[in-house]
Amino acid sequence: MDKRVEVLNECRALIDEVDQQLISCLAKRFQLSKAIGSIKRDADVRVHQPDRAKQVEEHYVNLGTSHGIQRNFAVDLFHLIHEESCRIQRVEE
Ligand SMILES: C=C(O[C@@H]1C=C(C(=O)O)C=C[C@H]1O)C(=O)O
Repeated sequence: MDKRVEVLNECRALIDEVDQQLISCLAKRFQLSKAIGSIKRDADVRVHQPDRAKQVEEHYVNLGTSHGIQRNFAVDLFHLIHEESCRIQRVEE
């Protein structure tokens, strides 16, 4: 096999592994959102906490830029995750 094709396939296998880790980390984060949602429901606290959300967004930006990830991407990623985190917190069981 062409060496480049071999390397391409190795890189793809590594991407598949990293994606598996990403999804597993996201699932863990959403489990925590669920737990927080139930605490907030009991304590009658609002799901969306703008100050905390801003703080976490900044954390994403700082972590992202320290790893060479664009600020806009880090912000968009956090917004997507935050939206799902809030949706999960609103689901009653
Ligand atoms: C998880 C929380 O609820 C919301 C979701 C957040 C998040 O997913 O990072 C942060 C702040 C809140 O808007 C929280 O209050 O900590």
